[in-house]
Amino acid sequence: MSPKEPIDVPSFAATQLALLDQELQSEIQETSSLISNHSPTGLQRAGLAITNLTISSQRTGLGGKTVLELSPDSATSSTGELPEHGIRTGDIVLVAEQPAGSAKKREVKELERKGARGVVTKVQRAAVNVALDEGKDEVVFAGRVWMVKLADEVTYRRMNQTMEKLQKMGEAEYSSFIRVLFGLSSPSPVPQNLTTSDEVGNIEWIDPTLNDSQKDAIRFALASREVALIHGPPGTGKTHTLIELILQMIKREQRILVCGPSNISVDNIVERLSPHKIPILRLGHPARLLPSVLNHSLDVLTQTSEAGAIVKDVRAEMDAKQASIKKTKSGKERKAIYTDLKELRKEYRERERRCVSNLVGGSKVVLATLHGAGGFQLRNEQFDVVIIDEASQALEAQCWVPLLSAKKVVCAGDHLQLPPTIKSLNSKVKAKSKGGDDNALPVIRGMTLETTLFDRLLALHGPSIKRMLTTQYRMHEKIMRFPSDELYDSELIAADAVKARLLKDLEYDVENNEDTTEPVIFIDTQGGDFPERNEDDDKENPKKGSLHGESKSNEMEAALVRLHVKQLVEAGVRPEDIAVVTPYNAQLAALASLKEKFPGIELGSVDGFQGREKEAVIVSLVRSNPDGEVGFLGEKRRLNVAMTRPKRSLTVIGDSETVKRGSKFLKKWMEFLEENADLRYPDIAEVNRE
Ligand SMILES: Nc1ncnc2c1ncn2[C@@H]1O[C@H](COP(=O)(O)OP(=O)(O)OP(=O)(O)O)[C@@H](O)[C@H]1O
Repeated sequence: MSPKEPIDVPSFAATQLALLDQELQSEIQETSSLISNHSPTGLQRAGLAITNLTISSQRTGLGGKTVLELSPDSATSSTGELPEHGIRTGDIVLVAEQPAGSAKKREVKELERKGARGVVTKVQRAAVNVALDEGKDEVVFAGRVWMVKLADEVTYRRMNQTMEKLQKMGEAEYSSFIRVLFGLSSPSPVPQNLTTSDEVGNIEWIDPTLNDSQKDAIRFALASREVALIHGPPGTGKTHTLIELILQMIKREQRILVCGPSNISVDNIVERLSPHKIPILRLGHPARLLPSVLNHSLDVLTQTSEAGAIVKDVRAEMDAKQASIKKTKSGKERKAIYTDLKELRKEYRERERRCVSNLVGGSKVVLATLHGAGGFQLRNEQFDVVIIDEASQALEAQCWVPLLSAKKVVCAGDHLQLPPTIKSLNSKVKAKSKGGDDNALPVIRGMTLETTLFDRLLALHGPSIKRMLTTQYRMHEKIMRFPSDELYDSELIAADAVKARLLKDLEYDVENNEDTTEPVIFIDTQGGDFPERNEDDDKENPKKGSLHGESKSNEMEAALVRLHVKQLVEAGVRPEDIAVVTPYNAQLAALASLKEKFPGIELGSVDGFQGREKEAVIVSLVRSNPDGEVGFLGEKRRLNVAMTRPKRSLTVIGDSETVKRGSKFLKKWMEFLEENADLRYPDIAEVNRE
């Protein structure tokens, strides 16, 4: 099917459901194979678990859920602090008794039976809080426990519900908004000359420093009836533009729901809206919000408002009951307490709901993650516009959570940077045939989860529904050149304030030398002396599920990275202003010693560094083999992210001979670097000494 053709909505939803199911299965499979094949300690090392914990307290948290506080067991921790781990707020985890002799491996099913699932609500140096799933408050743990990260099925449940709703809708129920989003109608035309059009009027800008492309995008978004895309290449002030757009919409008395795929993307907007003193409401669990955003959080507001006080009383009663369980000896008494708790929990939710609906109903701007917009708080709420930031990093099904009842959407993003990570990419959509259903809807062939709403709308309606921001405020002109020419039709302009900034001009003392006066350096390792290494942990048993995936590393290249970092630091550049990014996790592991030497430095995967920036960025390409295999590097959106993170200095380290053979884009990039960068060839003897 051509991307320009109208889409059959039920088939679209059916395809999404099938794809989402595959994705969830991949995620579950991956987690179970990791858990059953690695010891708790091994999983902890890989950032997926925390071992040797004890339950330090138990109380009632939001929504009446039981919250466990887990701290390091004093028998194993002398500092009282948790070991290094990768568990984050919002992760779905399983808490279970730790098997004696921690090397023993467990099946996930068995763990689930004995343990309790929950959501991490707080991560501190000395404790982690987990809100247990309902019905799990009766689990009693004896002795030492551990927690391990699981696949996030909750997120899928919400997307599935949304897609099922869309699937069941009759055509007569489609709003003109839905019709446009599936190409059943064209978007209402937007006047050609927006500066003078009545529709948008003469705008009084709140921020007078907006550049022309930003102003144009705002006018366009205000004038569009159903859909507007704001394309923001790296550093072009996408969020800056959205803030003005929101303020202008408020002036026009519109009610707005602002969403993003992650909590951080939403908080970023709340923080920037805050100084404008407009009433805003942030939905989401307080433990997952930035402290600076808490004042606008629904949960904090429910507690500080009058109605909130009544809710609090019930909570106190529940806590007291919860605490009394410990003292009871007989099972009968305990059972009675659990029955009371159940009742109280119901009442608590009821009161909470009333209090919440008053607060939400009175708010002009509500902010939530896409997933969070599906909560009970927004049921039956109407908004004039839904704004989605970082829309090119969200799954389309996720976007539909707030969109199902919307009238208009403004999506901001950059489809030329990385889309959301998909685990089941290579599996084809199988016609949905659960239970041998002959009436299963036809799936749309060729559709993948990687196609975001942003991509799809652009392909469906063409560039007329989009405006691009063109002035970038991050990179030196020379760093910007290649991505601008190859990906953004040469339209990017470096703002005056940044276009000639070098490391030597940093506000602190930096030496003036060849490393600090060159915005783009290319250290070419061609010649075969810097071979890559395959990091497939366990070749004998590939099914086992490696903790690093099928990753690659390049030890010699890592040595070159270390040398370059050393030189920069010796020239006076602060480690905090330097980042090393690479597409391969195994290469990150090979570079780990840098962090010990220079604690301030940041090491990150390219994918994890999207949205970030640093004064100096070193990109380690890793791939070097006689076959010209480039794997991950073949994705130009990944390279775009890698090369657009630095402000003043980009150093690329890689084997031009191998990389050139990967794709047309890579060939052009290597040629660009050969011609325009400060080209260097490494001194093998020096690298060997490193
Ligand atoms: N019109 C402007 N004049 C001066 N500086 C601006 C302007 N617009 C944006 N900036 C600056 O550019 C930087 C990037 O802006 P912002 O954080 O809004 O970008 P973003 O688009 O959200 O980020 P990214 O481009 O990385 O996605 C910020 O430092 C911001 O202050």
